[in-house]
Amino acid sequence: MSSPPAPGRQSSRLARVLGRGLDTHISLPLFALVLVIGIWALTLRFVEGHHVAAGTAARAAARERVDTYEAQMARSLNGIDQTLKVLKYAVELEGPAGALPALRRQDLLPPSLVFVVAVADSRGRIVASNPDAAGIDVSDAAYFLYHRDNNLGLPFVGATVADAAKPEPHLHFTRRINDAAGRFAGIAIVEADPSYFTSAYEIARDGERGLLGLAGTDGVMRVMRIGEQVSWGQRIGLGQGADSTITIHRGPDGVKRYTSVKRLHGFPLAVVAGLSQREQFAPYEETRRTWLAIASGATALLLVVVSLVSIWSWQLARVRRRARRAQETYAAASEGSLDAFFVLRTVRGAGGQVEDFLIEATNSRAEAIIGLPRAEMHGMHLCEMLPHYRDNGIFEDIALVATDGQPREGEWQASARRSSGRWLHRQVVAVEDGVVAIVRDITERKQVEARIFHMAHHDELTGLPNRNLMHDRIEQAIQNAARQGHSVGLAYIDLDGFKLVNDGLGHKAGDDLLKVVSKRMAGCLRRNDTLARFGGDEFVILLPGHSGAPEALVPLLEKIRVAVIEPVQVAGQMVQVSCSMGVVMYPRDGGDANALLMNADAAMYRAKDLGSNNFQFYTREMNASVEEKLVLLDGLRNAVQATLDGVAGSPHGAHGNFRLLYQPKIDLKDGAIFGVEALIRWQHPEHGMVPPQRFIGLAEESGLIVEIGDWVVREACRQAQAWVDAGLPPVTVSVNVSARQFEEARLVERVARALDDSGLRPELLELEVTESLIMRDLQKSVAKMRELKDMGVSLSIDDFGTGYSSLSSLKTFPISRLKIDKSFVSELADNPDDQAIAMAVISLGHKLNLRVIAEGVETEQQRAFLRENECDEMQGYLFSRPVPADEIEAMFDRQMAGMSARQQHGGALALALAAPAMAGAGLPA
Ligand SMILES: Nc1nc2c(ncn2[C@@H]2O[C@@H]3COP(=O)(O)O[C@H]4[C@@H](O)[C@H](n5cnc6c(=O)[nH]c(N)nc65)O[C@@H]4COP(=O)(O)O[C@H]3[C@H]2O)c(=O)[nH]1
Repeated sequence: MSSPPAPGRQSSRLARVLGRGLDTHISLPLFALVLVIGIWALTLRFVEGHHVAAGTAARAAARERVDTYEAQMARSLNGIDQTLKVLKYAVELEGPAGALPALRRQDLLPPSLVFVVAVADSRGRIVASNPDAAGIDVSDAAYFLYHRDNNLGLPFVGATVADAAKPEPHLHFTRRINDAAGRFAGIAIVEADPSYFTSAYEIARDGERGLLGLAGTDGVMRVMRIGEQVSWGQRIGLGQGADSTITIHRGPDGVKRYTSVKRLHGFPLAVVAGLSQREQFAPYEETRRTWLAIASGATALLLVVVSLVSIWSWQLARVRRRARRAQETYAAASEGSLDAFFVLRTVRGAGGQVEDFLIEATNSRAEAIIGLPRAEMHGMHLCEMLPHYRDNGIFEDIALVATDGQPREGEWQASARRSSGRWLHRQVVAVEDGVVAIVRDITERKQVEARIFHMAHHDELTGLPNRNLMHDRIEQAIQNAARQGHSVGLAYIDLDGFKLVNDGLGHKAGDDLLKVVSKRMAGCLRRNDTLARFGGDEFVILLPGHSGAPEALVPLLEKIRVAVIEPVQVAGQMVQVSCSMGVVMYPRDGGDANALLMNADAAMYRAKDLGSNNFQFYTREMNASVEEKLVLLDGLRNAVQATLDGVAGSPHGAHGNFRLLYQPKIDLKDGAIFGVEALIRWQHPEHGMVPPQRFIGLAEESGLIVEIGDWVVREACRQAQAWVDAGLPPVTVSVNVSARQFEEARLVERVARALDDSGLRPELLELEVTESLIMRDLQKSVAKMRELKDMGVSLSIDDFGTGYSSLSSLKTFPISRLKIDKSFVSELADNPDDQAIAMAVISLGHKLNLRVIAEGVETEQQRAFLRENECDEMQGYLFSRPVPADEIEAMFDRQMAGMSARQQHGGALALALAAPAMAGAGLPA
């Protein structure tokens, strides 16, 4: 069931119907109809007026005509009656025969051409006549009988007749003649041509169809003329009284006339005058036609104009209706939109310039953004609602759209009303008489962008600017400095010892350390300075707006150095790092960010070279080391390629190549060689022998270490098997495995293949890994070590004591040997700390059933200390430097020879080995 429409809807429908009624295409035809009715009412009224006037005029003319005719007839009939009376008198005086001659003599006779004058005697015989017609008997004529029987003294008018005696129509006027005794004596006759009585007919006055006539009181026409036609004998009604009224009367010819009949005095006659109604109304008809034509023309013109205007208006209304419907649909759709809409009408000044905008329509989203109800906004001026738009360029921008019609868009941060602080996007398009602005709240997008921008330009861990942002800031600082003639200071900072903390205590500890240190460094800076983290433990400080003297930076750099070196507690331990800083000044040390950073990096390396925990200002010479690094990397790549291509055998390849030296490892108890450590050397074509410290780090950085390490393992296995094949006693060959090489997924597979290919027993291969390497990812490292161990390969921990591996974790390592780092061995004789560390490592190793080897043993004192403290093995220049493979064979030969001598002489092996140790000292290391 449909519910009755709501009152609001009803009234709006009524308003719409009324509004539609006001549409031109409806109101105009209605107005035109009223106008047409008016025109026709006036015209018909006017015509009717004319009609009445024409009738009145016709009546007047008819009356005037009958009056005139009556007067004429009265005169003519009086003349005839006068003749009758004279004739009667003459008869009475002269007798019937003498009367006419007497009158002729007296010239009292009327002209004989018009009138016949005659006298009849009492028996009805014509006794005298003029012209002569005597002897005719009229005794049976009506006029004779009338006079014989009546003696009233009145004239008699007979009927018009035409007979055999006289075929022309003629009319008799008669009077009675009495004798002296008063008896009937005869009659006096005047015979006339009836047409004589209508000779007064004038076409000009009576028209083509006018009527003049003479009727007897008996109602019979004596004569009647219509136009040129003369007739008689018709019967007409004469009405009552002397003066008959004007009547519209259809004549015998069927023509309607204004007819008037007037009785004549003294004669039994009446005059009849009639004017043709048609002829009388001819001018009126003309006028009527003219006015009707004018009215019809005006109506037609009006209809045409109104039709055209109505069609045009209807089409316009249809277009408007469609537009309004579209607008309503659009408005309805826009209600659900996330965008705010403002329909603005341009308000122009006298000169046509845009002065403001009138808000004509908005949607509910606009209410939310502006914070004003729609009803309040509508009709407001834009700059009245948001006055600051005149100052922030938005009004100008919108005005431009209204002026040139080009759409524009822009983003801005709102500063007024409800949306204050929010980011808005506007798109403004020109429409007729104004613009439409579509506004969207883009705050969230901006926030995401800002977050992305921040992430792209900041370091996640410390929140400091990253390399990208720093790069921009440096360029900006350079531009400002160039403008103002200032200098810019830039320091490249690398933490010393960070790697140990990170590798030893884990990433979390490393991260915590970085956060603390970065905060401390930031605390030393001014507001305009920038501290950025370039990744790992590298930081850069930008110090803009300096006087130019590098010394001015010294206090700040010193402050940073001191701040960094303060101990930090991470992962429950106190750790300490220092920093090495390389400092450059713009414009002295470089003209752009790249040059400055590169040179600062070089200066930082110099600071590292000089023992870390210091800062160095850049000098030109430092760059040499950077360039050298690049040249070295290039050479390294070529060397790896050459090695992989199989030219390794050639001692002097185009790019140089790698080879292995072997440093013997000695059992401290009996002084026997039980193994060797393989140490790589690179023979560079220009730089000669390059020590591993100079290129292993580079190989690590570039990833080349994986290929190089693989080659070392394979070469070491091959050599060890060669020694076995040569009949040497079993000798373990140790190979250094770097972090990246260890983490490489295929390490175990590669090692297995090297063993397979060489045929070496796995237990004759030992892999040396560092403590920090294992600690990078303890679980994975241990798993991989177990795989190797299961394969039969031995593992040892290199540089033990420099890291932070705990006793508990150490227990889980599947290792067989600990190596005391040479840094603890070098001052073993004098430094009680180093002695304590060495002793602790030896005891720890033994507790875990591991063998302990000391490296870098150069002196007898060191060896003595180690032996005293039950270190198991040693390696160092004291016995031998790293030597080529064939030297090792020689050593074994000597050792074999020494053993047989000892068997013979019981001498100490150590003494036997003293000589080769001295010989090895001269070899390249
Ligand atoms: N001052 C002094 N030094 C002594 C003494 N005895 C031995 N050395 C040196 O100490 C280093 C011992 O090797 P490392 O600690 O593993 O330290 C090695 C090792 O970490 C790395 N390295 C060498 N060869 C390889 C390799 O094939 N692969 C990997 N990953 N690293 C290697 O380069 C480092 C340096 O190697 P080298 O220059 O050969 O230096 C060798 C050796 O020549 C001594 O009595 N006094």
